[in-house]
Amino acid sequence: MKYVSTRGRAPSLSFIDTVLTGLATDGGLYMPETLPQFSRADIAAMGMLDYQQLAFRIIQPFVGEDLSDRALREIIDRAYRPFRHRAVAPLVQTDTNEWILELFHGPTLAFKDFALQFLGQLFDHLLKKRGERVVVMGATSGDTGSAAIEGCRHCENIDIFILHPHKRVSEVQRRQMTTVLADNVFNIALEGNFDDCQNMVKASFASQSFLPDGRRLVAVNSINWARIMAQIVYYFYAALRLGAPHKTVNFSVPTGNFGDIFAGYLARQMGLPIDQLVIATNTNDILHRCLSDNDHTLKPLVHSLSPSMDIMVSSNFERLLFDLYGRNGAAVTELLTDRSAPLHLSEQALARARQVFSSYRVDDTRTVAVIREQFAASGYLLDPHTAIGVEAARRVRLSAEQPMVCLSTAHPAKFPEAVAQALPQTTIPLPAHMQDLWQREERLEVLPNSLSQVQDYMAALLSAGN
Ligand SMILES: Cc1ncc(COP(=O)(O)O)c(C=O)c1O
Ligand SMILES: N[C@@H](CCOP(=O)(O)O)C(=O)O
Repeated sequence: MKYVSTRGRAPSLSFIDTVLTGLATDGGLYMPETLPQFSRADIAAMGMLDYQQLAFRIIQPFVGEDLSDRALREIIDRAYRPFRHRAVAPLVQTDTNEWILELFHGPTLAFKDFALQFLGQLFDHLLKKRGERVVVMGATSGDTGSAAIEGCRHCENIDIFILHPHKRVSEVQRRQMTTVLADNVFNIALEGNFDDCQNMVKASFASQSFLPDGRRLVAVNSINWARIMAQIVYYFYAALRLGAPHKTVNFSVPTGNFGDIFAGYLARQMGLPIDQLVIATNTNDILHRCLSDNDHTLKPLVHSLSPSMDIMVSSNFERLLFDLYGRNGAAVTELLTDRSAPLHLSEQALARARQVFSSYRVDDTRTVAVIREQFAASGYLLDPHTAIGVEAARRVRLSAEQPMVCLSTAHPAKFPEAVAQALPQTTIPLPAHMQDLWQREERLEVLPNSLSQVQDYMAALLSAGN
């Protein structure tokens, strides 16, 4: 399998080189040259597989000859072993034909574990084999950071730097990252917002001369193709349990960087019967505005009760554009490089997107109300991001007969502030392995929103460690 850049001007790469490269040299994101296709019969035959077996079945065609089957199976088994639920991604029914897909049973309590525990194992395998030591640099609005740190902290061949927006992640999220005191883990609290962190990471990938000799950057954000690939699996897993391929299943996805819902889009392109994908946004609603009004105006980021989705520039939207514009890298480049006016989709591209996607925006007041209402109705406690997905699904679903699966992207214990506003009497205990989170020592560096200062800080630490 070869991978090509969404901007069309970078060399195509193998799976392994794609995973270890991050951004393409032309600034684009890597996509598989072709997508594996699964027929109805293929999908029906997946019905009896457990999560790990299914992951192997979906991921293997993307990897091709680059890894032996045995190595891939071991990576998958190690990645999902720490999950606290036997089903890995259990489904819970909340109403007639409405389901919650719980994606928070991994070690750091968010859906990011699905791809990042896998990626950590994959990096470990590849880097040991190559004898190479790399620098992982990532941006987080709260969840990618802890999942990436958890996935990479035991890798001898990795130093990991995670940038989070200072004072804009929940305290639980921050402590999950900053209390990991391993020598190869570095947390930077940037005096900016998530978009600033993400821009800094992308700029650093584009020009890596600040790194000591012989070192290069590797990505843990969803610009890394392997992140998207690993997330395709749970769409198949949920749909199979609800009757696919004989039934069509729809999904509602709390959305920020557009990686998670894009994985659902690819599952559909690969043959999974999905009619509707709901883009659920918080007040930072650029994706909702884009789909409903072709309005892609960048507005100032608002700090919300669903902080992980406080994102204005969604990385993976570029991967969708690539597909909507017939995989034409030149067209994507033209769309994204003329910054004199906001992005404007052609009528044809917009119509294609609307065949699959619906969207809805949910503000903080309504998020709190949904958490309260759902708890009163069923005793089920939603995290604020999931509440946005549930509300959006109820507002825009097109079919009451087809199952609607709302992706539960995080455990409510990560966001006690939002839960307290909805249910002041309810305390949510942290899982056993995090019981002492509030007592653990923290280590982080607060840095100004300056690319050169962040890069100098990283270079100094890396040189000192060499
Ligand atoms: C809890 C949670 N929900 C939803 C999202 C949005 O996912 P994506 O960025 O893949 O759209 C994120 C962050 O990415 C998140 O951490
Ligand atoms: N919500 C994310 C933001 C980063 O997105 P990614 O999927 O590109 O890593 C987070 O929690 O950090």
